[in-house]
Amino acid sequence: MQLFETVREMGHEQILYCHGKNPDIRAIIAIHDTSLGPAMGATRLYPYVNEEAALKDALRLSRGMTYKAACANIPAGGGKAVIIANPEDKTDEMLRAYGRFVESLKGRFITGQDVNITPQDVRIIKQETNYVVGVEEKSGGPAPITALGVFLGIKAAVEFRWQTKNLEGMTVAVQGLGNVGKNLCRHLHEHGIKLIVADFSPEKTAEIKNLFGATVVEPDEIYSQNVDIFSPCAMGGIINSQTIPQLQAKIIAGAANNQLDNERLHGQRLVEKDILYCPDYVINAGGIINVYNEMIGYEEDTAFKQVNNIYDTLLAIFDIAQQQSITTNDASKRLADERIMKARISKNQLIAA
Ligand SMILES: NC(=O)C1=CN([C@@H]2O[C@H](COP(=O)(O)OP(=O)(O)OC[C@H]3O[C@@H](n4cnc5c(N)ncnc54)[C@H](O)[C@@H]3O)[C@@H](O)[C@H]2O)C=CC1
Ligand SMILES: O=C(O)C(=O)Cc1c[nH]c2ccccc12
Repeated sequence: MQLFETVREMGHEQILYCHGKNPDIRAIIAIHDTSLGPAMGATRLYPYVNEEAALKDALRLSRGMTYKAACANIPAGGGKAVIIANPEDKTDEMLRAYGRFVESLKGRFITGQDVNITPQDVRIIKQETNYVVGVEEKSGGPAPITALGVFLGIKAAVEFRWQTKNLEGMTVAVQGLGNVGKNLCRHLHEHGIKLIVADFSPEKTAEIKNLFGATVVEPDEIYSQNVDIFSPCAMGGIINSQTIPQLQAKIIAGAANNQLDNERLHGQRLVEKDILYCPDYVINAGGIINVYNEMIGYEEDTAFKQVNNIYDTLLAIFDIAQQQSITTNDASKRLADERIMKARISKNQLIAA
């Protein structure tokens, strides 16, 4: 087993394997980089097919958080935690045991609510540690602001691609109508955009159909729709060798984390197909912006200004990608790497690579 090979390649600082005997708990906390500040990233609970899949998710998501905070100009580093469990088997004892592991890191890692973790679960974790954010909901939770950021990202992409600020009459396919997808649909509808939507939940699709006149399609039909924009707001890995050939959209702009199954390969395929990709960790930064601002004392103006920056940051990234003939994903990584490097230099932490 080459334990350090992957982390060296991906640049992680620390991986914590949390194992509790009573209650039985398996969780992985991945700290990618703390150059800009404490590692921030929400905790996901998921019945991973195996431990390797869980580790892979934690490693990729935590690295994404580093880039996300850096591109959003938030003084935080990147981390993420995954608890390997079935949502039905979740217990308060398990969450509290997990909270004690978070506490053991003494603030190097700050976490909150992600997939299969509810605000109530976060309150249970908080019984054991103060290093959790997003529970007070002073701001109404991160999803609405994430949706706003995605909407602004769509505007930036449309402007870059078609030199227009007018979205009226365009069609967007939205995959996933959860907390983010639903709020995004509202923004799009209010701007005269036609919606084609999919979700596993018939209640959710019916609601969006009634509220915004959306056309509902089966989950596996969402990729091939004749639309201007595809907006993945469900899970990761959905831009892959099976789905890319189906895509008719000219822009991909959505909230899901880790959208590209293989960043290099599929990022390049999108360029070849002339599809403009909004890097996930740039366009979905609304969540981290929101929780960071809650942590330092929520001021609506500051939070909204930072979310509005997503628009300008994306335009800058599209320009860099075009000028340097690189993928938009690589362009955003360069921007993040520059900011991280600067922080390391100013902290005198630059070690020879
Ligand atoms: N909530 C937030 O502030 C942020 C969320 N994200 C990411 O955005 C995505 C959506 O987040 P939320 O809306 O909060 O999650 P959610 O759990 O509320 O909603 C996800 C929805 O997607 C649906 N879904 C799952 N697989 C699907 C598929 N294959 N086809 C169609 N629908 C499918 C589910 O039924 C559910 O309705 C997630 O990937 C999350 O990690 C990223 C940054 C911040
Ligand atoms: O953008 C992501 O993937 C996040 O994890 C953002 C986020 C939501 N709630 C949080 C609580 C603590 C740290 C980050 C987050």
